[in-house]
Amino acid sequence: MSFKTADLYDQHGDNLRVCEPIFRDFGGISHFHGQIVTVKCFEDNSLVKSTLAEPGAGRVLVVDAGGSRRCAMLGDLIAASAVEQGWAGVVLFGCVRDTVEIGQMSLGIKALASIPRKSERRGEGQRDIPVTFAGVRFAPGDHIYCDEDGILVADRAL
Ligand SMILES: O=C([O-])CC(=O)C(=O)O
Repeated sequence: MSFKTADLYDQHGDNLRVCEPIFRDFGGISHFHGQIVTVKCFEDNSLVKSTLAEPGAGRVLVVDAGGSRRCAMLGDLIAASAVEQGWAGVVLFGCVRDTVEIGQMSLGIKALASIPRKSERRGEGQRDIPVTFAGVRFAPGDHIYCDEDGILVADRAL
């Protein structure tokens, strides 16, 4: 599907949620979309790793990491697993690392910032629940549209 978020907004604005512009592109792809899978976790990336090790089928993982800037929830190994499993992208309310490597991968990654420190892995977090950040609610099964201009969320595929 070829789209521009600005054009989608003009056509479907009333039916879209528009994320606050707090994200940067870190992946090798900045234009991606798909059905949403959600994870909520704080400074513990266990569920990010295990979810991105499952078949992605073109979906986008939305991670509410509480906006923490203390550690990275995703790096090159987890991102490589996401590519291998066919995920379209990751939208992360938190940080990444290994930015040179993930910038060359065929994966969309929007996140707040990069930091070298890795996260804990204690097996904590929740999956497949609605999450809210950047002024927007993301529910499992919603559809997300990302490009260089920003991020839109819709209840259904556009
Ligand atoms: O393993 C981690 O926790 C994050 C990371 O560096 C990677 O995905 O390569």
